[in-house]
Amino acid sequence: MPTPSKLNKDPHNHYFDLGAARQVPETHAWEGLHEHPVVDGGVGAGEDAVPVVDMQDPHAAEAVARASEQWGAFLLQGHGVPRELLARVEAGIAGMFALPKTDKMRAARQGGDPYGYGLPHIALYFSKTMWSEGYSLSPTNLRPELRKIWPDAGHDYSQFCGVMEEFHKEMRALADKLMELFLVALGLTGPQIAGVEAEHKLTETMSETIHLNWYPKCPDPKRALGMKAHTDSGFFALLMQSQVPGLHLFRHGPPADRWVEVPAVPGALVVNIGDLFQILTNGRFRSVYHRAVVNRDRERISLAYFLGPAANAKVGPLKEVVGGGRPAYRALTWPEYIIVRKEAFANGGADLEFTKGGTALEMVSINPDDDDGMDDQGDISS
Ligand SMILES: C=C1C[C@]23C[C@H]1CC[C@H]2[C@@]12CCC[C@@](C)(C(=O)O1)[C@H]2[C@@H]3C(=O)O
Ligand SMILES: O=C(O)CCC(=O)C(=O)O
Ligand SMILES: [Fe+2]
Repeated sequence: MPTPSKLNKDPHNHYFDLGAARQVPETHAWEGLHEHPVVDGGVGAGEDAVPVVDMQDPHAAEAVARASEQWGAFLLQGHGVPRELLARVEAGIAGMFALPKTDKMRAARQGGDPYGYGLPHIALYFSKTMWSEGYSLSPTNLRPELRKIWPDAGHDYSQFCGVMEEFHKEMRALADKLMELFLVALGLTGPQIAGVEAEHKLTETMSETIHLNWYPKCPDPKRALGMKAHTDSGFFALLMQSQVPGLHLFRHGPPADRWVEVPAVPGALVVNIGDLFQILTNGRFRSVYHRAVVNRDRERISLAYFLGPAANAKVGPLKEVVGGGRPAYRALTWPEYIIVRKEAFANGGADLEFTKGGTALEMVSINPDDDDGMDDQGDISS
């Protein structure tokens, strides 16, 4: 049996048991966490109330449009995923993360692997370590992946795989409906939506990733950070969170730049727009800069279901959205965008609060005075 340190080559993946920690070590103490005030985003918070969209509401598309333009995120209700299933998923995730570190380390993500257990991918860009553990999974490869953690494929394995498969089926169907709702929200007509679907096979070819997050209790939550602020890179993410708030959405002033705490609404999912969706919608729908904080008394679990384009699809502004205007971004694939974002992080210096999520998008935006970009249209753009 190799020692845990040999099982993971990622230098950030310290073999450090967060669950048992009595204090926050320097390696996990972040600077600048309190630069902006944190405000409540619950119903009744006025301007700061996180928008709520009820999918059953006949005016849902308008609500999606407003939220996507102004926030890049919203709480989703009436989505049809049973609350009881969400509870089973959460319990299963909690059980998985509660396994001994040595079990989890068998599934450790190595270097550039997209899938596996460990810290989130962006951890590599920062010198401080987040107060969380993550696990990225391909929903189409669940069983072989989870066998790494449960090699004997016993009861816990079958149960967890079963509940995740049931959940995945629901999420896949919901994601297709949500994509359609987004296209309606963009103002596309029925025939235009059918055209976009026929031409780009958007829903059919979308790639899916499930990312599990576990934020253990933290003895000094003001110094630690669960998930460093970022924008998701894909089209959009559907987020399930435990009944413990922790997700913060960044909002620019006036009155002041601030973090809005998303309330934990039973049964609701959070929808976050990602950078490639901002590109696809020619900047009309904005990606949301967000982070997750930790707390002293309660652990927190979240699951992000990411939807994005197929890896080989070039994503540029939809011509139906650009209309007679100009495309604001050049077309590129998801993997290409990840490389741009890596450069953006490198340019900004690892620990600076520099991006507010914008820099990588700026790097792929087309300067109106530069005619080059006009030729730069690709598969999902023209
Ligand atoms: C499909 C995705 C989306 C990824 C990369 C890959 C698998 C894991 C996702 C996350 C999850 C945690 C935040 C993030 C920023 C990270 O570091 O890993 C996400 C990233 C992205 O949205 O870019
Ligand atoms: O835990 C959360 O609420 C946020 C997680 C997140 O941003 C992510 O997984 O991309
Ligand atoms: Fe995220």
